[in-house]
Amino acid sequence: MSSLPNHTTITIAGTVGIGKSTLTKALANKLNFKTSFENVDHNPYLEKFYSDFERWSFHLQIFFLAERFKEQKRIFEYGGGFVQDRSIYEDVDIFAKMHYDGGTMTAEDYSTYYNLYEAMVLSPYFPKPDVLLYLDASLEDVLNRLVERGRQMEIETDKSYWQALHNRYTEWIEHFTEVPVVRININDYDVDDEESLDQIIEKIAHVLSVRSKHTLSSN
Ligand SMILES: Nc1ncnc2c1ncn2[C@@H]1O[C@H](COP(=O)(O)OP(=O)(O)O)[C@@H](O)[C@H]1O
Ligand SMILES: Nc1ncnc2c1ncn2[C@H]1C[C@H](O)[C@@H](COP(=O)(O)O)O1
Repeated sequence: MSSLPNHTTITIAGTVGIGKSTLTKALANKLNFKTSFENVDHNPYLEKFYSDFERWSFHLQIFFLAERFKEQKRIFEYGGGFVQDRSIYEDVDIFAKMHYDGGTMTAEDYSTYYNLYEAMVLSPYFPKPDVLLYLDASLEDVLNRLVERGRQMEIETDKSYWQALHNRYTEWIEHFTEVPVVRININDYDVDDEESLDQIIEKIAHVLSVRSKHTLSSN
């Protein structure tokens, strides 16, 4: 049975519908860690956003940023021991940037949003996660899961949006260096299988041990 230091914070990254929440629950349960989820059901902007990106993208990004900040503060106050469903890096580097580049967020709104994000990450409440667990999948697998989950607003969104998001994720993870990364394909694990979860935890433990050796040798 694998384990990790009990103050470890794991953030799970990956495109919409890929399986972050499901794996967050399973890993936290296995490790006896706390969970940090996105607030989807009580998000006042999400449905409006999907029906009019231009009108609501700024509001939605600010909402997610505020939620993320509250969760970061909670993780900070507990001192770790968390599995987090989605990283703040994805909001900023992928979603907000995609809407800005695509013209559904104005340059002024993007700049205001980005300044706020920078001010937040400078605060002491923003310890970096120890590891980012990145979920890989083909677009087809992701679309199947979106349909299976059944959120109408997502199902009714044009496939080109999910394709663009998938492309951005694929590009982003190749250059992401903020925190150590473990990459797994969604076809290579089973959340209901203890051994499979153990293998993921072992990969995380390995990355953490490499990082701590590196930190020791550079001190
Ligand atoms: N390992 C898995 N195997 C099969 N189906 C899964 C798995 N993980 C998630 N799913 C299904 O895929 C859909 C999206 O999963 P979810 O965890 O909500 O994704 P995300 O949080 O990344 O948006 C849900 O219907 C969920 O039941
Ligand atoms: N930062 C974001 N911008 C736009 N949309 C976002 C952002 N973060 C999450 N979302 C959307 C995508 C999904 O419809 C829901 C929940 O995300 P999920 O990947 O299913 O956990 O919110």
